[in-house]
Amino acid sequence: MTYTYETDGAAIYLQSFAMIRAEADLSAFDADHEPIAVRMIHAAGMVGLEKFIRFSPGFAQAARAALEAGAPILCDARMVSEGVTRPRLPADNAVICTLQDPRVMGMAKEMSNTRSAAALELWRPHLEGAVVAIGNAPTALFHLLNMLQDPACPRPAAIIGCPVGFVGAMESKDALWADQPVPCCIVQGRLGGSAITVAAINAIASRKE
Ligand SMILES: C/C1=C2N=C(/C=C3N=C(/C(C)=C4\N[C@@](C)([C@@H]5N=C1[C@](C)(CCC(=O)O)[C@H]5CC(=O)O)[C@@](C)(CC(=O)O)[C@@H]4CCC(=O)O)[C@@](C)(CC(=O)O)[C@@H]\3CCC(=O)O)C(C)(C)[C@@H]/2CCC(=O)O
Repeated sequence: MTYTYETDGAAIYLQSFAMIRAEADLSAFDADHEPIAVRMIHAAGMVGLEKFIRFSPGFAQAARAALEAGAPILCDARMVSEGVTRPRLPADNAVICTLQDPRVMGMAKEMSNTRSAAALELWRPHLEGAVVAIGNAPTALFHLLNMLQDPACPRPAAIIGCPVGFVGAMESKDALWADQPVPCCIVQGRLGGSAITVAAINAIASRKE
């Protein structure tokens, strides 16, 4: 038996987004944030995720304006940086993940922290006005919040803080939501992850779907 299935990529996306809009309760989101939430739900394959998605006021505008101005996207994991669809980016933006830099292992030992957190020290020259995308490592988000407590630390334009998991994920996102050092987006609780995070970036880069 030969299986018959949808083979048109664009049609698959359109059908998925229509199903999400029919099934999810998107009433909490304004016109700027609704397409971002839709794409995050799409990446998770989970209607219901919308209950946990939070955008601070002006998040989408701040992130989009930064990308249009040529800001880099700083990612905690390669799973995030590799997922960014380059042709969508409005200014051929740099996508940076410092996790594999050869200096990071030694820095992590010196800092007694994870490689994910240590790698953020290498973001400093790129951080001013950047769009931050943290989708994996709670320690990276906690370290960023600690860095931003120093008024001399350069400030990103927007933060997507959606690390996933059981140890520190919920707490790091609660801390970001409480601090709101810049406009931000979180998925409350244990849910999150690289795919959801990069979906948010791709939605911001695409504007409307
Ligand atoms: C504790 C860690 C967690 N990782 C999770 C989930 C996933 N991680 C994957 C992969 C391939 C990677 N995770 C690392 C970032 C690695 N993960 C950690 C750390 C030990 C600590 C981070 C933290 O707690 O904040 C971290 C290593 C470090 O020293 O920082 C990774 C670098 C490990 C490695 O391969 O060396 C690597 C990232 C590679 C990259 O993309 O650049 C998974 C695919 C799991 C797997 O391989 O089985 C998965 C992906 C989830 C996602 O959507 O991103 C958790 C659950 C987030 C967990 C932290 C919280 C917890 O409760 O344990």
